[in-house]
Amino acid sequence: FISDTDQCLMDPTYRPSLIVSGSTGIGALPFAGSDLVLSPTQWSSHVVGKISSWIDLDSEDEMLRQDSEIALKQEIGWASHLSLQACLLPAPKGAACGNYARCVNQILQNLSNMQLWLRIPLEKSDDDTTDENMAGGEVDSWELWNSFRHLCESHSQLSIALDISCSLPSANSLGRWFGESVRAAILHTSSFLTNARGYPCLSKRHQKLLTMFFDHSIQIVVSGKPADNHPMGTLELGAKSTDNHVEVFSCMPMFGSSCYAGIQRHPLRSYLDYVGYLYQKMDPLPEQERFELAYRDFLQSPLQPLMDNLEAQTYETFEKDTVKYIQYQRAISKALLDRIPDEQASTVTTVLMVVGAGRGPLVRASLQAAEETGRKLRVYAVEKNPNAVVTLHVSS
Ligand SMILES: C[S@@+](CC[C@H](N)C(=O)[O-])C[C@H]1O[C@@H](n2cnc3c(N)ncnc32)[C@H](O)[C@@H]1O
Repeated sequence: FISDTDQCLMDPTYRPSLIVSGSTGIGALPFAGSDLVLSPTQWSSHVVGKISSWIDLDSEDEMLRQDSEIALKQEIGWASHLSLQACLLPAPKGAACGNYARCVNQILQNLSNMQLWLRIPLEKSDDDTTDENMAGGEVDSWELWNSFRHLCESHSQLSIALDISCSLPSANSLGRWFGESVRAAILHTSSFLTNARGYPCLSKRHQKLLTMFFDHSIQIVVSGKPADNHPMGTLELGAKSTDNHVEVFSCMPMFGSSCYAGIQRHPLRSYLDYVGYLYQKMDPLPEQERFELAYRDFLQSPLQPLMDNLEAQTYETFEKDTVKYIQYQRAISKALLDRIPDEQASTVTTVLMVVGAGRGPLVRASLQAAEETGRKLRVYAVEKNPNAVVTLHVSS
């Protein structure tokens, strides 16, 4: 999907301290839009809330600090009301981000399902001091994230939105991010080059980085002003921009012109087309990896096969681990050859018990080992799950 998120959750000029007491009434949020603009499903699946970038909870200005804390909580509250999947938090303004982290941690304690994506610049660029979304100063951005997340007790709902600019850090430094919970990569239009036909394209290193993001199911966001020399795009989109500054959230699997039937020409269309092209250019995942995708980086709760009767789906999942069964078959073959010399192959029968046979893959592997080694084998399958025994009978 695609959506113009240039508009923050609230009016960017809003400051809590500027509201004259009694003029608006507590609870009526004059700075937010209406929750009726989209359906509840659209809010929860199509929109990521953008928290005001002026927020600075570690400012030396006490008024700004207080305003920031109030506004942050109000905006998160509004986003929760809309059941948004995630909110984009502005990057810490510098290495000293203790108060910001404290407040975010407090919010995380009472947050329902919403994720908080903290913006972190992938690399400090020369103009960071002028970019309100970037953390200035000579701070290593991974260290910045690391201290922030520790202050938030490594909360599982806090993750990262990486800001990508034209210069990229070393490969080692980039690699650190793939061990972190990066949910989005915000690609600035300034990081694009121009190809011979005048269209935006990316350097080889940026292309490789994007492929790695795709591989890790990281959403790509194109942000910034379109360069004057880049075409404005050819398709019509349902998005509008203010000040010619647009941010587009895109869900990569839906990249394709069919989902773009819309109203208005999108200024970042040619950038999105290029990102979509890189996505489509990727080699398709091998079948095994496709299956494993849902389990990637996901800590499984341990099975309890002693206590529970496992479901068919669970058996099917671990039966996909073909390597395990091949190794088992090889081991049984070697053991049979080791124990029974050729001259006793037709007279001696080996007894094998598979304790916890499940639906029978180890039984099958054992029988195949006996066949390939020409040894006689009697297999006893012991299984306590009556439902698995049904399949065990049918398949043996
Ligand atoms: C992790 S599964 C492995 C199944 C099979 N060996 C395989 O690799 O596909 C463990 C199996 O042990 C069975 N099991 C657990 N406790 C048992 C018990 N006390 N007696 C018999 N089977 C048991 C479970 O029902 C389950 O089917």
